[in-house]
Amino acid sequence: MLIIGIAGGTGSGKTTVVNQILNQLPDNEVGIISQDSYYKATDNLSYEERTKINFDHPRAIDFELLVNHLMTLKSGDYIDQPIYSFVTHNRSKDTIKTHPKKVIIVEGILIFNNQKLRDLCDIKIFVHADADERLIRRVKRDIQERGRDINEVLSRYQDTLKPMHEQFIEPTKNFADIIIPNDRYNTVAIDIVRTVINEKLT
Ligand SMILES: Nc1ncnc2c1ncn2[C@@H]1O[C@H](COP(=O)(O)OP(=O)(O)O)[C@@H](O)[C@H]1O
Ligand SMILES: Nc1ccn([C@@H]2O[C@H](COP(=O)(O)O)[C@@H](O)[C@H]2O)c(=O)n1
Repeated sequence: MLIIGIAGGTGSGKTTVVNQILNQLPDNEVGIISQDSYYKATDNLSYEERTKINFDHPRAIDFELLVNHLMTLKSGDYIDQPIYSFVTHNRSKDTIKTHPKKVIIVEGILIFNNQKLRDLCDIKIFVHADADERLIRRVKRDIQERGRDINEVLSRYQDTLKPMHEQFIEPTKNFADIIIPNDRYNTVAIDIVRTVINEKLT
């Protein structure tokens, strides 16, 4: 099994890049694991308390489970992948049965921050977009798709997102094998990554 890690700041375009890579690849041979699914369960907290969690700090992620799940898939077994809700800020009770594939893409802001996870990745890709571009995309996406208002997005950006990005995410660019500049749609970079994957699949 080939494991491809795709990291980058929020709004850099990781999900978009993953979808572009998937396009034209046989879907029964490629699976996706999102770091977002592995936010720690916080059933012990009230909704109000959960809104105050720093979601951009590595301690918010259950890396142990994520690494275990990747190792399980690598060994040929299925996993019960958690499902996360950005509305309740918590894991749901349900899971998705996920089977091993020839290629697994794991994507998330902090995946290169964890050494075990880095070591599991055969190819490490970092998607870059400038901070102002990412903020604009984040504002639009969080209001349109994640039910947030402008004050929530901007205060989260100032209080946690920006400092955590500088401390824990941007430095992991140094671990990347490939950096995709994504201030604009980058079809050349996507074609290169797709070619690499296709070579591994054949
Ligand atoms: N190259 C790009 N140019 C313009 N908008 C983009 C680009 N890449 C992504 N977007 C948009 O930015 C938003 C965030 O992208 P997304 O892929 O969800 O980022 P991430 O997964 O890194 O948070 C989405 O609305 C997406 O359509
Ligand atoms: N309940 C939550 C959990 C996470 N976030 C934010 O999501 C961002 C990571 O997701 P991307 O798709 O943007 O990579 C991260 O920056 C968290 O702040 C949230 O808003 N609510």
